[in-house]
Amino acid sequence: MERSNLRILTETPSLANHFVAELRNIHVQHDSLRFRRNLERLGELLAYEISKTLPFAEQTITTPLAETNTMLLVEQPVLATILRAGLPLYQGMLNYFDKAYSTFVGAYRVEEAHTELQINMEYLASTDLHDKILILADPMLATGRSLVKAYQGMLRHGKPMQVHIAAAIASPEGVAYVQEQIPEAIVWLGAMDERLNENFYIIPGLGDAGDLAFGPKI
Ligand SMILES: O=P(O)(O)OC[C@H]1O[C@H](OP(=O)(O)OP(=O)(O)O)[C@H](O)[C@@H]1O
Ligand SMILES: O=c1cc[nH]c(=O)[nH]1
Ligand SMILES: [Mg+2]
Repeated sequence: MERSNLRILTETPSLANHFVAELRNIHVQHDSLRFRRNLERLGELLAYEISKTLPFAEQTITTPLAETNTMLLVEQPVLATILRAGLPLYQGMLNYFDKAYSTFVGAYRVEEAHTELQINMEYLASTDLHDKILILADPMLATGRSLVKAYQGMLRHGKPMQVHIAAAIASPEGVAYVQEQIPEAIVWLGAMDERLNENFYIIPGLGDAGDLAFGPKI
């Protein structure tokens, strides 16, 4: 795993630690409204941290009393996410990058213990990605297969100039796979966990993010 393009919010004590702790806590995470809202709050913090690395330029603003100069984003990024579980994290990012265009990917893991994980990708609706700053948000970076498959599909809609991948919780194996497949990406995490289990779930992790946010899939 390469550390130079990796940023982990909970390595520094901040409110991010509280949001991740509540997401994981079995006594809190059953409150689905709070679970979604904590993913959204983490998305807001990740968006703020990413914004510090984006291009800004000085612009003049007119107040009712005078003119003043300030640094503003040169362009909004494109925000992309993977349905379902990505929605609350994405919404937090959209709260801050409030004029961003969006790309949606429908994908889910077909989980069979001890065998190679399959990702079904059945839907992709994208804005033009050519030369854009792309932020791809998905709360759980487990094996990294969903993110890489989504990104490869998105490349049909243009090659971004810059790629940021944002997740609430990741495994070291998943981050290494994403870095190998998308070496140009900067990876932003709420937390880095220990490992994957035999069902490719993150340990300690938080369980199934999509089910906790939206209910069990049948
Ligand atoms: O890194 P990976 O091993 O690919 O796993 C991560 C994926 O798993 C979850 O989605 P899931 O397949 O559970 O679909 P859901 O959002 O419908 O719950 C999660 O939101 C990621 O998209
Ligand atoms: O730990 C995991 C892995 C994939 N998807 C989840 O929601 N949790
Ligand atoms: Mg799920």
